[in-house]
Formats: sequence, structure tokens, C-alpha cells
Amino acid sequence: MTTQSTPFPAATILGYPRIGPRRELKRALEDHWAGRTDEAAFEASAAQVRRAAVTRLRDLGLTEPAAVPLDFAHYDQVLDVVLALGALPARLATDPEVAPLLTEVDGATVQPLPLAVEWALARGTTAQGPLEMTKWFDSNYHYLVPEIGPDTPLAYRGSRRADHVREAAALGVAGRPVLVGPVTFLLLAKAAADAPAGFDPLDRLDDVVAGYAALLADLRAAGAEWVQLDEPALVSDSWARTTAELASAVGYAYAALAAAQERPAIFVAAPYGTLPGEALEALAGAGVEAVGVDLVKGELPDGEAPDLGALTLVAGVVDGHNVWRTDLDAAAERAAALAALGAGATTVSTSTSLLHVPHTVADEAGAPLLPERVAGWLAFADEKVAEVLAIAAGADGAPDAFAAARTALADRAGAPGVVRPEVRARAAALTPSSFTREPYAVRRAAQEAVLDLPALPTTTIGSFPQTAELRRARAALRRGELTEQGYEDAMRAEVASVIALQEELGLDVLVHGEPERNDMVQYFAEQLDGFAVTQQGWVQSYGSRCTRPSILWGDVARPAPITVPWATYAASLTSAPVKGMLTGPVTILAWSFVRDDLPLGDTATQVGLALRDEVADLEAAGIGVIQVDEPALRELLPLRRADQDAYLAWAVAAFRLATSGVAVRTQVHTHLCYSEFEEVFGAIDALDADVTSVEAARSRMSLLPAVAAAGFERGIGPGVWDIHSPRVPSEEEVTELLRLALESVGERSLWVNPDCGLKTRGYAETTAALQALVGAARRVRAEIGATTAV
Ligand code: MET
Ligand SMILES: [Zn+2]
Repeated sequence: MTTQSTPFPAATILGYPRIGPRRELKRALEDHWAGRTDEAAFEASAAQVRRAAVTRLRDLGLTEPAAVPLDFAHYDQVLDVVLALGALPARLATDPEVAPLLTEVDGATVQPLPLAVEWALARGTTAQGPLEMTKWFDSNYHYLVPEIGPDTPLAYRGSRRADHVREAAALGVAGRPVLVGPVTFLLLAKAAADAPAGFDPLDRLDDVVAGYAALLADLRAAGAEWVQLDEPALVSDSWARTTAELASAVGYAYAALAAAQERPAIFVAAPYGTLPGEALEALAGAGVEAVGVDLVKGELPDGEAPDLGALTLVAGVVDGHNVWRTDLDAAAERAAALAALGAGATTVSTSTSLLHVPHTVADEAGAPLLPERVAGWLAFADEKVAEVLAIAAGADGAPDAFAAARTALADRAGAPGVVRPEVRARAAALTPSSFTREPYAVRRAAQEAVLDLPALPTTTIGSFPQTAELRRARAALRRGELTEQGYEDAMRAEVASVIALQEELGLDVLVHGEPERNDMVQYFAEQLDGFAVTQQGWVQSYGSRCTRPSILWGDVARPAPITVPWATYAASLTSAPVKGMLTGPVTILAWSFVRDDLPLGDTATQVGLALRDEVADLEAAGIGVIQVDEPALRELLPLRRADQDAYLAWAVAAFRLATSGVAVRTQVHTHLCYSEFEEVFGAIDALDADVTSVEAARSRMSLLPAVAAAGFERGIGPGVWDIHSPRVPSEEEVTELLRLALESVGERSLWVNPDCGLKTRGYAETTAALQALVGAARRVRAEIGATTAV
């Protein structure tokens, strides 16, 4: 047992953005991957990003020992555990590019695995795909999914975290290393492809715990007084194991870790929701020294208050997952309520890592699309550090901070645009008919008559390649080197060439190509009332990828048509039908920072209404096919089963509100990508779109039999080209996929399209792949002797 000498800091954060205030890590990674820098240069850049973060946090006031989290990952925090335990799936461990890099563990000296192994796992090798990537809890961050089987190595091989502890110490900072905890690591893993049926990665808990025990000893030897192990899995009940089983697994795992001779004091954090009382009790009983609970997204642990003894409870009262300034009075009250549970001590932190928010509001000075008044309501990572310190100091200790927070809060509540009576009244007046179209059979007949499409109609998902030229035009506009008119002319020329290309290729339903959109959400946010856009507000999405979420601060309305001029211009150039293209309400919310002063479902209704206006204007302008993309439909799915139905109900309602105001002859499409289609199939069906396109190429149409079995009768376009890879499919391959699809989908319902938009692809591949797609559709039409379809 450790003799805990350093108390847990009174104020801390669970983690800090890793990408760097100017996305330095992104650049370092991409330069290195492109071969522009060697490993040493990359390591030096990464170290610079880390050291800058550590000194920044110290300078912001996290001066207590163990107050600065050391959570730096080159690529991903789950991948870091895979590396620390050498948990490579056999398919990668035996890959000729990887095998020579794996030395035997000799027990005495541990050496973190070389960078090249990390890139092989994250990005794949010539022969092997990377680890699968998926969403991290209910956030927009994506982690790499470990593949664990009965024989996957799980022995400690060394971790860079130990070096990070020494590196911080050299800067005079006693940092607190942060890692994903053992139970969450195994729950996030999937069974390796060669594992026997029924194998569950959690079966390997003993081995993983042994690996972590060695890791903790290493961290202690490096000088760490505390370690943070993140166990967000505990707040979710969407696992194959019950809450009671999880509580017993953590109790078991942490009792073993706590019993180790040489270790730092253990802080277990449970962000993203409510920590069940059983889990808290298990952790307290296991002998860990501190437990963090999320009191923003979650509630106080439920059930009878367990005997907490000397345990420190860490109150996550500053929202790590959103950008609003904290109501410091309310936060202090929540921390006090936690203290009332009778722990040895109660301290203050963020609710989650600050990984999900940008670095600092100070970088937004002069942001053209962020009103100064709105900026005054925001707190990004650095501002949230100040907030945890203020709450720890209390209203008496930090009177100015509390007063400033009260002023900002009052200003926000009363500012024009936050509550717009006309928007609220319109939402309140909705009736069931606002959400319902005529029966599908009626729509189908009307659409067949006006659209006159062949069987297996071909189309694309919306975007065409975003060429360097388009990006240059956007940059020139931003710098004032191109006039609005000049920019618009350039975009119209692009639309004309995209239409000409599609006609030449012989596609059936055309698109304008979305050249004018910088991003499928931000583009709409820039033109809707109620949204602001940052200039430096980047957050990591995965690896080197960042997004810049818009900020939804007020009631939403559409002051003027957004996409209508583009769609009608495109339609004027062709006699083929042109599909109008909109981003759906749920996706707009999922990829923005949303307000915390209105239920999300109400905000979704407002966005749905704004889009309904756009849909109506498109229809009135003669656009007969309208696609409303909802790739993020599943992203906001609550972690607790009891909350999921209510979410899906408002998510579906918002889509239907946007799309159900049109005539029967207008064909509504929707598009979803990402693989968890099956999980929310009922909701997708309930969207009641006339045509639904989904990602399906990589899985070779595997979702279709279930779709057919569920009696789905409307149009469906399973992707036949995996646009995430530069590989161009042959006409033969696409033909095969279409034949496969026809085993489940009727010939009158099957559409032919790529998996997703083409904005990341080049023109050479796009042209070749679409040729294959059109050719394959024609072949299969001839095979089945079909002529007409929807
Ligand atoms: C992530 S879904 C993208 C849909 C959008 N219409 C596009 O084609 O790019
Ligand atoms: Zn997509």
C-alpha cells in the first residue's frame, strides 16, 4: 500500500487539449507522416507541445503538486494503453512492416514501442488496415478500438507517460499522469477476429491488471505521486455486462492495483455521466485514494451513501464538454452537495477532460462571426482552469471571479436573440400534422410520375472534390483578395463543370457539388440566426484531425434562403433532376457546441423549423429531390438506455419537421454514414425518407438482409464505392455489389451511389469510380430487364 503523502489537489482539470493552440501537433504529425520530418524532429515538436501545455497550466495557477494532468498522446489515449501493454492483434503483430519492430520484453528494462508501431496501429500498413476507429462516449472524439483475443499480449512494455512525468519535473511541475483505466480499456475493446465464439475481452481482466500494476510501479519510479485512471465506461449501461457486474469488475481490478507495493496514489475519474452508487462503493472498498464524479452531465451517485472513509471525492462541476462560462455559485453548491456524502475530502475539477473544447477565448479577439457579447459568455480550456481555481477558493476567496460570472450569466440570459418569442411561439403551435407526410405508396406513385427515373437510379451523396483551387478561392476571399462577387463566380463555374461532368457520366439524379461549403455544418451555422463561428476554436476529432464546431447560443431562425440559389443555378444547366442538399437538424447539433439553457430537443425543433423553410423554398423553386443528411443521427445517443428512446423521438421528430412540409411529388432523401446503422435502424425507418443512402461498400452490403427482414420498403442506396480509400472500384466489383444488394432489396427500391460525399477525393478517382458505378447500374438493369423505378 502506498503511504499517501501528497493530498489530492484542491483544484484540477481532468485533461487538456493535446493538439496545441495553433494545432502544432497536427502539423507535426502530418509533416512526419508525409516524410518531411524524421522521428527525432517529430519527437522534438511533440515535446514542445507538451512542455508548452505543462507550463501554461502551471502559469494559469495549477501549482499544487499533481494538479497538472499529463495526458499527452501522439494519436489517441486508448492507443497509448495498447502500446503500453503491447496489445497488438496478431494480424498487425505478424505484419512484415511491424514484426521486426517488436522486441521481446525482457522484464528488467521497459522501452516504449517505437513510433512506427504506433503509426501502423493508427494508420495501417500496406497489407493490414489500422485498428478500427469509433466514437468516444457521447463526444465527437474518436478512439482506436483495441482487438483483444485469448492470446493477445498484455504485458507492460513501457509507456511514454513515465517520460512525461520526468519531463514535467524538469520544468518544476509535479504532474499527474492520466491513462484510460483497465476496465474501460477492456470494455472498449472488441474481440479479435481469431478469438473463439463467446470470448469477451473482459475475460482478460487479470492480465490487464497485472500490466497496469507494472505501469503504476514505473510511474511511481519516475516520481509520480498521483495517477489518474479514467473509467468513463462506468457511467454507461449500454454494455453486455450489467451495472452490478461492472461494479464488481472495478472493485476487483482496483483492489488488486491498490494492493501493489510501489504505486502512486490512485484517482479514478468517471466522466460523461452519473457514477452508479454501486461503482462508487466498489471503488471506495477497493482502497483507491480519490474518485472523480461528473456533476455536469451526471448526478450525485445514486443509492445509499456508502462508507467513504478517507476517500477524496473530486467534484466535476465545470463542464469539460461545452464552452459556456460556469455558473460558479451553482457549481460551488453542487460541490458542497457532494461533500455532504461524507468523504475524507472534496475537491474541484472539470467534469471531463478539456480535450473537447478549444484552448482559449483570448484567441477569438476580432473573430468576424463571433459577437463580442457572445464571446463574453464563453469559457474554453484556459478559462475553465481559472473557474476550477475560483470554485476551490470559494466566493469569499475569489469574490471577483464569482461576481464576473454572475454578470456574464445575467448578460447572457437577457441578451437579444437568446429568446425570440416568435421562434418559441412557432414551435409551440406545431401539431402532429406538422410531422407527417402522406403514405409512402401515394408519394411513390407521384414521384415515379414526375421523376421518370430508370430502375437502379444512380446518384452521388452531394459533394464533389474540394480542389486546391476551391480552397485557394476561399482563402483569398477571407484575406480580402477576392471580392464576394469574384468568389461567387468561381463557385458557379465549379457548379457548371460538376453538372457537365455528371451529364457526361450519365448519372440520373445530379447534385451541384457543394463547392461553396467550407464544412457541412459551419456553412449552415454561418447563415442561420443563433449561431456564432470561432476563428481558432479547433478541437481534436481523431489523430491529427480537428473540427471547428460552431457555437449555438440563441434561438434559431433562417433570415434568408441558404442553398436555393445554388440548387436553382445547377438545375438551370441541365434537364436531369437536381437534388437539393441540406444538413439535418441532429447533425447540425451534434457537430456544434449547443446551448445549455434550453433542452436539446427544443433546440432541435428550432433547427428543424429553419430547415423546413429552406426545404419549402427549394420545392417552390422547382427542386423536386431534396436530401437532408443525418450522418450524426447516432452520435448524440445517450449512454444510458433509459434516456435513449426520448432522444430518438426528438431526433426523428426534428428531421420529420424539416422534411414533411412538401408535396407528395417531392422526393425526400436522407444520408447516413458510419457503420452503426443497425443500432438505430428503427429511428432511421421512422425518418420516413423516400430514399435513404448508407455506407455499405466496406461491409459488402452486410446490413441489407436485416433491413429487408425488417420490412423496409422505401428506397435505399447502399454505398457501392468506399470513398474513404483512394482505391477505385472496377465496374465488375460494383456489379457484384449490386447483384448482392438485389438479394435483399427489390429492384424498384435499389439506388446506386457511393458511400458518402466525394469532397476528400480527387477528380481522377471520382471520374473513374463514377464511370464504374454508372456502367454497373446499366449492366444490372439489363440483366434484370428492368426499366422504371421510383
Ligand atoms: C458526412 S456525410 C456528407 C454528406 C454531404 N452531403 C457530402 O456529400 O459531403
Ligand atoms: Zn456521409
